Amino acid sequence: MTAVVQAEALTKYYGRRRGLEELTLDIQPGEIFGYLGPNGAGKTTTLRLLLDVIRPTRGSVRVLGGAPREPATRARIGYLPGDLVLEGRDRAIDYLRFLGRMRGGVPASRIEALAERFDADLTVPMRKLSKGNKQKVGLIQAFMHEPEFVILDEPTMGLDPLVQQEFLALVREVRASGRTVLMSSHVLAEVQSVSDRVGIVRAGRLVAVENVAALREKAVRRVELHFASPVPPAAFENLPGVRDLRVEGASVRCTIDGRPDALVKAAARFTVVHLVSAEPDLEEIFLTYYSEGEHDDRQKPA
Ligand SMILES: Nc1ncnc2c1ncn2[C@@H]1O[C@H](COP(=O)(O)OP(=O)(O)OP(=O)(O)O)[C@@H](O)[C@H]1O
Repeated sequence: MTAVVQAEALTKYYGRRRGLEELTLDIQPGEIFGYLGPNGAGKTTTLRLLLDVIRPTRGSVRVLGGAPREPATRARIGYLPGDLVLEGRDRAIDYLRFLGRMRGGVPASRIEALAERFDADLTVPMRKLSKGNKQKVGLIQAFMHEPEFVILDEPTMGLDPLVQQEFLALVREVRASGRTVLMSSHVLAEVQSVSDRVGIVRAGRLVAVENVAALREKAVRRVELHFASPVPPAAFENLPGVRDLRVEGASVRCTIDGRPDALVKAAARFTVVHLVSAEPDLEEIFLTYYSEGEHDDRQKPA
């Protein structure tokens, strides 16, 4: 199976300023890849290289098996730029219809269905659209021709929580149909629920690529169990993966490292009346990547 993205030592300098250095990364068909990093890390630079908006200083990249500069490759991609400019008197609906024709014909019903999902107002002139509505127009144009590969630069910026949920649902549908999504963000929480893998970029370098399901399994989780009557502490002591155990009467509180299996089996011997398990906070894990090497020099040595 041909990788959707195949980057090999991909490097971009803006003069002496480092944009991206030695990126080697494969993204597979049907994958949702979250591309994370703080401001100025090199996310936008990477996405622009994939789209031939800018060209590499060194290294190579293939997208959908072809060169980014080939129009045939570009036609199979949907793109939401981070700095989308929508101006002028045209109504958003006319602009989207125009783009649809340019892309070989997009049914009006598909544009309308997306607008409805995102609760987008397409009838006002584009220069009068709010920031959030501009972002919705940007998302509609990225998805409307049902591209094989969708590249989204900070897609959730400016969207209210309900629309964000709708957007994430759409991303899941794209994956279910075997297509691929690459999206950048500086907030892990925004992408962790949909991403299969996340890559962390910092100061121009990819510092980690992690499988989200594996991370979730590794992450520490706080659990509380409440029983119908007091339980013997000994029943919960020395269980694999259970830490910080506190047994008080009919309540058990602890943290779990990895799988909750042993705790669940121990608890099953008693009558459980209430269970609270907090989602593992992956953000904590990622912040350690962000905070390392803050003093990196952003310039190439002279
Ligand atoms: N056109 C340009 N000319 C000069 N330097 C640039 C240019 N574009 C980006 N850079 C620099 O390259 C580095 C990476 O920028 P990039 O925009 O790729 O980061 P980013 O991770 O997308 O950040 P943000 O979240 O702020 O958009 C930064 O130091 C930035 O200042």
